[in-house]
Amino acid sequence: MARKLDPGQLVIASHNAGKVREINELLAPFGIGATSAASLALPEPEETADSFAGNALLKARTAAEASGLPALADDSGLEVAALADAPGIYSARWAGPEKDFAKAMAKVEAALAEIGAEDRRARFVCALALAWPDGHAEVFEGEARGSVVFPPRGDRGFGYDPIFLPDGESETFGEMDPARKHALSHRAQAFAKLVAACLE
Ligand SMILES: O=P(O)(O)OP(=O)(O)OP(=O)(O)OC[C@H]1O[C@@H](n2cnc3c(O)ncnc32)[C@H](O)[C@@H]1O
Ligand SMILES: [Mg+2]
Repeated sequence: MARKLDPGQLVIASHNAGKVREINELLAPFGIGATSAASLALPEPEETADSFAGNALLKARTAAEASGLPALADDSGLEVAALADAPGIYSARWAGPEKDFAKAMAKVEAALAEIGAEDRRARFVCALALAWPDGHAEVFEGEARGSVVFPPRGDRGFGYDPIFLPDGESETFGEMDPARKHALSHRAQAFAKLVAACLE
């Protein structure tokens, strides 16, 4: 049995504005007041785990300890099949300290060209970790399957959205309406599991 989350204060343990916006949109129907890690000036821990779930737990636990409030963290990334699932857990690091995603997307295209790969299959993965100040934690994972397309298309999302075309869709995550992304995304799939376990 998962622990239920009281609709009191929750910290969103992410320093990524695009993610914080999406998580707030997903939380909105549940009447949960969320504060961002940035606004509480919470530390940005080093992501030293070797899995999405491990890094999500690390971020959620750090924020719950520092704030004394339940904390929700998201660790996510893009896995490209022909690149042996890179950039994967290193998706943020591929964009460098300046967080240049145009560069990171060009790097994906160059890496595929270098090995002459025609296989464009890819998936986005998201692990959401909910941690309480007493150390209890729950983790939920979701994925969105699709392919990578070049050149990048659309400026509505964040990160790698402009090169990700979900299976069965004609628009990339960067082009589509945010509500459509929420119907399909790795983050929304993980969030649905969290809702079923901890909010309903
Ligand atoms: O760790 P926090 O502070 O949450 O922020 P971050 O940007 O470092 O986040 P991650 O460590 O989880 O790295 C995931 C990377 O994958 C990218 N990514 C994750 N979800 C995405 C999505 O829905 N659309 C586009 N890119 C995404 C995102 O831009 C990040 O750079
Ligand atoms: Mg990070």
